[in-house]
Amino acid sequence: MIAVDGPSGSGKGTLSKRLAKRFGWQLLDSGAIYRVLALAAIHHEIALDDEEALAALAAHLDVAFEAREDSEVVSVMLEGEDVSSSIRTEECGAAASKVAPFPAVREALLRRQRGFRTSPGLVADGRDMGTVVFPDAPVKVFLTASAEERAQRRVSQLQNHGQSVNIAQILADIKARDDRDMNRSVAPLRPAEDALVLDSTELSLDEVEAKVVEYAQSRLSNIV
Ligand SMILES: Nc1ncnc2c1ncn2[C@@H]1O[C@H](COP(=O)(O)OP(=O)(O)O)[C@@H](O)[C@H]1O
Ligand SMILES: Nc1ccn([C@H]2C[C@H](O)[C@@H](COP(=O)(O)OP(=O)(O)O)O2)c(=O)n1
Repeated sequence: MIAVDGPSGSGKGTLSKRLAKRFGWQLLDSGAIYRVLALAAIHHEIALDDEEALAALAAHLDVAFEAREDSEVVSVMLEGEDVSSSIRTEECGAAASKVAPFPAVREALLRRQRGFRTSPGLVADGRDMGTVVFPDAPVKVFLTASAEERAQRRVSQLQNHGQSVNIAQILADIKARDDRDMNRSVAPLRPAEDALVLDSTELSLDEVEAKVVEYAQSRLSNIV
């Protein structure tokens, strides 16, 4: 099991996908669950600060990750509808980070996330994988990068998807999200004490992957 945590745009999603593919392991994109919850709240007109209603929604959330036959991409389904694209907007990311601080919401999603742990292994990415959800994970990575570099990566990513972007706005959004995710009282974003902390500001994706694979190999006997 490998836990990968870090702020928005640090590269944890891309790294985790690569690791899961490389080792043939299951993947948990925990951020997608928080994003789906935020989207469901908006659909059902639940206020993003209504902890009780959000927790009830989280407990019964009809979310599924479905493999597509024709590609490696996984579809994220909410109540039977494919929401893979609509959960990826910056607005939905911000909404996810607003519903995420409530203890009752996090508690309601805990068991669901732990259920992804299966043989031969799991790569889990998020904010609290190594600290709260899988504290016994034998390999923990905390991936980070400067806010400016992360904003630049987001801009390129959005432009590649044909969206027009405002770099100053993206940087402000990233900083606001960092602030919310790091300063909440429950499961704040921070490295686990036993995590490998990796700053990817000056590293390519291949370099990040190579460092993490080397580290994982030194800690686990069942991977090559
Ligand atoms: N080390 C890196 N160097 C350059 N670009 C990167 C690096 N890591 C990730 N990226 C790119 O940055 C964008 C955001 O990465 P992503 O994996 O979605 O981050 P996160 O899941 O942490 O929000 C993607 O387009 C990804 O290809
Ligand atoms: N384990 C997690 C994962 C995500 N969250 C919250 C906080 C994040 O800002 C949002 C969105 O997370 P996500 O990983 O999808 O966002 P990025 O891809 O890093 O931009 O959800 C969380 O609180 N705990």
